[in-house]
Amino acid sequence: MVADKAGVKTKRHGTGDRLALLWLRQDLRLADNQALHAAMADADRVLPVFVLDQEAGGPWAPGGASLWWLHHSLAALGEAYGKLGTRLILRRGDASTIITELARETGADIVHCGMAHEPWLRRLDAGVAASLQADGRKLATHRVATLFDLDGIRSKTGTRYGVYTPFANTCRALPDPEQPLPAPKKIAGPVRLPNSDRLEDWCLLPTAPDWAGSMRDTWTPGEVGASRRLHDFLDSRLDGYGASRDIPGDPKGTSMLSPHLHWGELSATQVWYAAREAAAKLNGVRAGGFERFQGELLWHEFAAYLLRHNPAMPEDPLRPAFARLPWRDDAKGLQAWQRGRTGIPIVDAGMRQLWQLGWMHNRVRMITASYLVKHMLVSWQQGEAWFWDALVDADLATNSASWQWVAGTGTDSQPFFRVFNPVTQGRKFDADGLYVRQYVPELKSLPDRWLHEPWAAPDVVLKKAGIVLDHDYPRPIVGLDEGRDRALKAFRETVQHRSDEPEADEAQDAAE
Ligand SMILES: Cc1cc2nc3c(=O)[nH]c(=O)nc-3n(C[C@H](O)[C@H](O)[C@H](O)COP(=O)(O)OP(=O)(O)OC[C@H]3O[C@@H](n4cnc5c(N)ncnc54)[C@H](O)[C@@H]3O)c2cc1C
Repeated sequence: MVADKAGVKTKRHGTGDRLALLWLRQDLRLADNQALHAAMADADRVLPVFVLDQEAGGPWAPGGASLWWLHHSLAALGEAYGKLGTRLILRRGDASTIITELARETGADIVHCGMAHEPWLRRLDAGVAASLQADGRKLATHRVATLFDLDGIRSKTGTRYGVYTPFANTCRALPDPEQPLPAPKKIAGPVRLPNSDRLEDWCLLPTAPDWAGSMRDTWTPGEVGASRRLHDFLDSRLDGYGASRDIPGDPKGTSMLSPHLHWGELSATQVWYAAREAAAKLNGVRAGGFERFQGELLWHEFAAYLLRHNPAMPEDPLRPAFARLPWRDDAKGLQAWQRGRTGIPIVDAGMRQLWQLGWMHNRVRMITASYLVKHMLVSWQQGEAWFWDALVDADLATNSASWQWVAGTGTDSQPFFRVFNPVTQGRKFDADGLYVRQYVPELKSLPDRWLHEPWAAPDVVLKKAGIVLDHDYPRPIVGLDEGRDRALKAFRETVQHRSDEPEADEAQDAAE
């Protein structure tokens, strides 16, 4: 054994034949990968493997945008592993069978992997652990995605948190997360390489049509792209983050790290420490951005915590009373929302940004989600499913927790009677109209005064801007007052007792 700079004990590699399998899932990185380091400490040789199992996840198998990301991320990771001396093996099919058979074929007596929060992955892990054990082998899981050990976080009275602020306060009082581990410099692979699929044969990229053009221009999936984006953000934008994070038209507003974090191309711990270091360099003068940014990382942590302890969260409301909500069946309206044709400019801009980039600004995610579940009274599960397919950062924990938060059906929700007014939201957070004009160019000549409610603009203004309503741009598919009143009535009738109302949390008041 030798100890590296971070004090991590690893074996000298390539000197013997003991092999460990490293089963990669959402930890597509070399640096700060506890599972990789454990595999290297355990064995002389390491064989990394990624299994594409599109059955085990059921409705939560990766959607179209996620598969696009996955293709590029695996390509980058395969190259990185190749340079270090081993090879990333790709297999497609039933993960449980493939991992068990691969361990048998290579003689690996241990399989290391990252700990998952997704209920389907946890079930899969339990099955793999059992079949490996029946074969005299072992599955070892390691915390690779969260800052803290989520199972250990409880209130003073021993209960689990359902509200963000006390959860975040408890996290902040914990000892710092462990220091990130460095990337290994060399990894010895197996003496005989098992077969691998070719990534191209998985056909994960869209072809007919190829809708990924803007995604290619926006993102660089993989560990190198992730690190570049992190440092670009920290070097030039952390200081202003507190003020600009709510402005969707500000191209420097937020970090855009979410897909990199979801796929584990960066660990939350790496981001946490890098942000702290950058804030220290700012001499504490503008540390407000850091506190706010850290708070967002804790929202991410909180979502994983909620899913871990509420495995039905992606399907069922956390507050059972809300299962009775009389959602509308509105296929035409849902399609208008998905395509960015609702007639509400900030909503349409968000939905078109989502389609083009596979990503949407957080403020606009809240506005578009609220419009769907409140004004349109279409179930949050339908919105969640669309986001799942369209987001490159689609994350089961954060997506479902956020949809329930917006809908008011979670334990930590904004109260149902707060309905975002998309016109007011647009005027407040896109006051200069940069965002709407970028994604809804047919409205670009409308003056700011009318940009967020073109239906109310005088005829002469519309004419001057070259807009004929319902021809160039639709009128709202739901009147804002009508939709709001209908939603409040439906929610009130469902929640008849005050005890059914979600707990209020000051952090969300600030979020409005
Ligand atoms: C309806 C809805 C659905 C969402 N679905 C997802 C999803 O599937 N995947 C996803 O990663 N985020 C989701 N979010 C949360 C949030 O919108 C994104 O994390 C954020 O917009 C990502 O942009 P960023 O990386 O620039 O964030 P930054 O503002 O730079 O924040 C840094 C990191 O903190 C985390 N974070 C930021 N905001 C939140 C938040 N509100 N909740 C939890 N974590 C947060 C993310 O990991 C993010 O990368 C959703 C929000 C809503 C309202």
